[in-house]
Amino acid sequence: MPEARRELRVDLGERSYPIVIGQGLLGKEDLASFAPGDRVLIVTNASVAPLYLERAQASFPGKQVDSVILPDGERYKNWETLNLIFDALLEKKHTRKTTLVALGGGVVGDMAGFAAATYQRGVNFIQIPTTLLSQVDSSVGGKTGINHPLGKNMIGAFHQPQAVLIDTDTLSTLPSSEMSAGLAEVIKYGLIRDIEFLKWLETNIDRLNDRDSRVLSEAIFRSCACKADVVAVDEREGGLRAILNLGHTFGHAIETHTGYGSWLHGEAVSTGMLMAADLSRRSGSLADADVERVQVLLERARLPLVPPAGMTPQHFMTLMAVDKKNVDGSLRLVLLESLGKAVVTSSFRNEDLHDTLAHFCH
Ligand SMILES: NC(=O)c1ccc[n+]([C@@H]2O[C@H](COP(=O)([O-])OP(=O)(O)OC[C@H]3O[C@@H](n4cnc5c(N)ncnc54)[C@H](O)[C@@H]3O)[C@@H](O)[C@H]2O)c1
Ligand SMILES: O=C(O)C(=O)C[C@@H](O)[C@H](O)[C@H](O)COP(=O)(O)O
Ligand SMILES: [Zn+2]
Repeated sequence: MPEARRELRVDLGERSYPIVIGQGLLGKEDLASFAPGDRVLIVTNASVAPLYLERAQASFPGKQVDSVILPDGERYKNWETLNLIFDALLEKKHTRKTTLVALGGGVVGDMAGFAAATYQRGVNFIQIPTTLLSQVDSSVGGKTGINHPLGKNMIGAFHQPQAVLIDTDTLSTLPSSEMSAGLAEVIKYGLIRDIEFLKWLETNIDRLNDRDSRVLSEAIFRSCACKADVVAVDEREGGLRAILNLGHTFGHAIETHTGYGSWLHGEAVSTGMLMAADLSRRSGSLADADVERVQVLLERARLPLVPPAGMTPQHFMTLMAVDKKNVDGSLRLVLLESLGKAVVTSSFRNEDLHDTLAHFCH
């Protein structure tokens, strides 16, 4: 029995947009109503296209639908690949009235969104996320961009989509490691803002690993609701939004150090969240038992807990020095005041940070 569609809105004051969550959305005619204009360019990649491009094309009847297929992988989240989108837009003479459609995971979404932010100084776009991670996080909130060899997501723009359309059926083809990577961001929401959700995850993690569709759809809904709330308060990360970066200062350092793609984003965030929990304990806000709870949940979600072999405290310090949250040369980290409550702070002792790094680097 298919689940009913559920809808949330991201409320940005002057405007808002829907997040629609349901089974079998792709291929349904009414997706066209979310795409302004009579032309669409679907941006996808070489792995997703054979699975879902045809159904996505059929979702926009009455519109002229073009597509561009990017190479697959985090290592292609760069200028050269972005240019393939601009090439397609220009070769097919797309105008400011075109809607870009991101069909794929966070890599496709971040790049299609950045192309939409900049093509002819900005066109509309829609997110159709097909990984768990992109359904619970990257498709919502308007952060778009690409990586630089010296730092993750260093070039980008805030550009909100017209709509986020989540077809939970697409998760049936997702590899297990990518499911776990998505669960890292799901667990993040419980840790930063919602202790009840954290407890629910502790109860339901095995069902999530087994891809129970009812439980998965509830996790997606609650994650999107949490992200939509935070983005509504602080669209451009002037304050509160930075809590969504829990684990990311350490995690981005891991992704940059390992050369983008050998560690999945969610895997790096998992390790980073445990490191942040450890530093929170050293800073006096978490108990040993809290850190143990974080570790057990991440472990049960089949996520890594330590950085790659050979990565040293010095590697972390060098890469974390370019983090976008830093102010006036001081490192700012997202720490936990308690389970379910995050804070963005520079007020931690350097010795504690060094002890955390020394404890985790092996
Ligand atoms: N903008 C944001 O707010 C935000 C938030 C979180 C993460 N991100 C970014 O998102 C990226 C990670 O996204 P991701 O985890 O989705 O990775 P991804 O986009 O690389 O997708 C993971 C893999 O799954 C494949 N795939 C996608 N959908 C599939 C499906 N339904 N079935 C089978 N295979 C499928 C992809 O081709 C890829 O190989 C990172 O670049 C990260 O920085 C951005
Ligand atoms: O939406 C946000 O804000 C986030 O921080 C969500 C993160 O999960 C995501 O990985 C984001 O891309 C990180 O942004 P960055 O500004 O630290 O590059
Ligand atoms: Zn993330």
